[in-house]
Amino acid sequence: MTLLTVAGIEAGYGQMRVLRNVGFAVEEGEFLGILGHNGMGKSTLLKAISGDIPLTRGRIALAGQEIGGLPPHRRARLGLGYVPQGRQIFPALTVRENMAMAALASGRSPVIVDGFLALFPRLKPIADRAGGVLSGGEQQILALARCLCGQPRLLLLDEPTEGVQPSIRDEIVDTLHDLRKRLGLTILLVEQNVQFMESLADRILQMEKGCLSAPDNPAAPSMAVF
Ligand SMILES: Nc1ncnc2c1ncn2[C@@H]1O[C@H](COP(=O)(O)OP(=O)(O)OP(=O)(O)O)[C@@H](O)[C@H]1O
Repeated sequence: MTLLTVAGIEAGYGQMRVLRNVGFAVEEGEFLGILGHNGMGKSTLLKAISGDIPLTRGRIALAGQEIGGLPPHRRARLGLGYVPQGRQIFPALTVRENMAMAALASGRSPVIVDGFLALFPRLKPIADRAGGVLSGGEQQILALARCLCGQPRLLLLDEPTEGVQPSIRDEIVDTLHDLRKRLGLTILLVEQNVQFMESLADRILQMEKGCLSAPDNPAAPSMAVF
């Protein structure tokens, strides 16, 4: 089943159009990667899907339901989980409290937190430590764990390896593999790190100046332009 359909979208900031006629689909259970250098529009794409910025053209559907005009919290309730760049955890709250907040915000009971903590061996021993004192890599893992507490159908990840040391990067790769196996997650990840992407994604598209292509993989399905 197609979980996410993005059809001919355009979006940007004020008068500046960043995304140009972007269209693709993500199948349930798939891990789709979008690669691109700095400033090509990867974060803008995730912001448009999550609802942080409005569309000026096109459609977005989640499991067949049109979400392109909904505010971010309604999209989250329908199953969009978004881990933006910069992590945005609550620094004064503990790891456990950060996760409980995410569960509550999506209408779930905080009792689910312990089950999710068990999936993150790096976080379990520091569950009562404040988010703000964690290392950058630990904060990244917390941002991921927190998002999962909302039990999303689709996970949007923005450059989880940015500013993270190589050992933690490897750990994030292992964690994502493990989570996929256990939870059957569907993931859309944007990155500029080719190695990281190749070790995770089922399919990779490239973003250049706000447009998508699949130049390095002729076997990949052609871009649907709706
Ligand atoms: N809030 C904003 N207001 C105005 N312009 C912005 C804003 N955020 C991003 N841009 C511009 O939009 C373009 C695309 O930026 P975007 O952050 O989507 O790129 P990116 O591919 O995610 O890059 P990076 O890997 O550096 O995060 C860039 O020219 C950037 O300067």
